[in-house]
Amino acid sequence: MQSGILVQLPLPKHINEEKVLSEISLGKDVDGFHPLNIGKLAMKDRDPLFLPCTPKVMLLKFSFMLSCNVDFILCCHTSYSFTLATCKKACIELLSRSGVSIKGKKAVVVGRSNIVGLPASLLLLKADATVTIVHSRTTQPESIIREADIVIAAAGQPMMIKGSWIKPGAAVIDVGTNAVDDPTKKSGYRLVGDVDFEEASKVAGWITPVPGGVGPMTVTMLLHNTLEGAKRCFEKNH
Ligand SMILES: NC(=O)C1=CN([C@@H]2O[C@H](COP(=O)(O)OP(=O)(O)OC[C@H]3O[C@@H](n4cnc5c(N)ncnc54)[C@H](OP(=O)(O)O)[C@@H]3O)[C@@H](O)[C@H]2O)C=CC1
Ligand SMILES: Nc1nc(=O)c2c([nH]1)NC[C@@H]1CN(c3ccc(C(=O)N[C@@H](CCC(=O)O)C(=O)O)cc3)C=[N+]21
Repeated sequence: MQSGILVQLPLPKHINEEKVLSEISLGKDVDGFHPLNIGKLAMKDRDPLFLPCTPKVMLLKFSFMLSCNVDFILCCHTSYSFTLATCKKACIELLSRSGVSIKGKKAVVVGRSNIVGLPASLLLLKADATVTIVHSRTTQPESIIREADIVIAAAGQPMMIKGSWIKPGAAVIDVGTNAVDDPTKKSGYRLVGDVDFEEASKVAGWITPVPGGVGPMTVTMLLHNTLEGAKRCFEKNH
């Protein structure tokens, strides 16, 4: 029996995303996208069955970053080629070092999508950060981002966030995964984040790279959620 179901988004335009997602049973919604899971994430004193994978990573990485120095995060380049086993270990490592409160921090989330920006904002709010959401209609995003102790970049805009937009010492989680043309690569492209890493890493206290940052951990969290779902199902049936 399957323990989790993920519908890879975006779906082609002729398929109704809402209809498809609402067909996934709550207990198998390993992406945490079901309206009931998102609703519970938004509500005080309620816990969703599954936390959405990418925001979950963000919270783990963030807690971890605040409790150690920047070197590990920069070293994450190597996690690009992590095997599953080492990814799991990295996850446990992140978890075991987490627990640092983000209470009272000013967080800015760039992006408000159902998949990353919105749940990331809700998760930070639950963790008692003061959250501002920047989107495509926000005027003067630089001045808002410059105030942030925590920046979550999930706009899908290659290297949009410049070093001068970052408050010195801020923690920056770059979720953006954008392919840009690069004729020097065999593939003809390379992946960059939403943050200009070269510039921002000189100003930020903590920063995650792309590739080798949030992405591989998202996959790990997905497996983690699947395992949790399987365990719950097993316990219910025995
Ligand atoms: N590593 C990982 O695990 C994952 C990475 N990603 C990556 O994260 C990025 C975002 O993904 P996703 O949320 O699905 O993307 P969407 O395109 O669904 O959403 C993008 C969001 O960013 C906002 N936005 C777009 N342009 C700007 C801008 N110039 N200034 C401010 N806000 C802007 C949009 O605003 P509005 O709402 O007004 O349109 C929207 O809310 C992508 O690069 C994607 O590849 C995504 C999922 C997982
Ligand atoms: N229902 C659903 N859930 C998702 O979680 C979901 C989705 N749909 N649609 C697409 C986005 C994107 N996403 C990524 C996951 C891992 C990497 C990742 O591992 N990236 C590697 C690079 C991988 C490469 O080189 O191609 C890295 O950043 O190091 C990237 C992006 C999950 N998403």
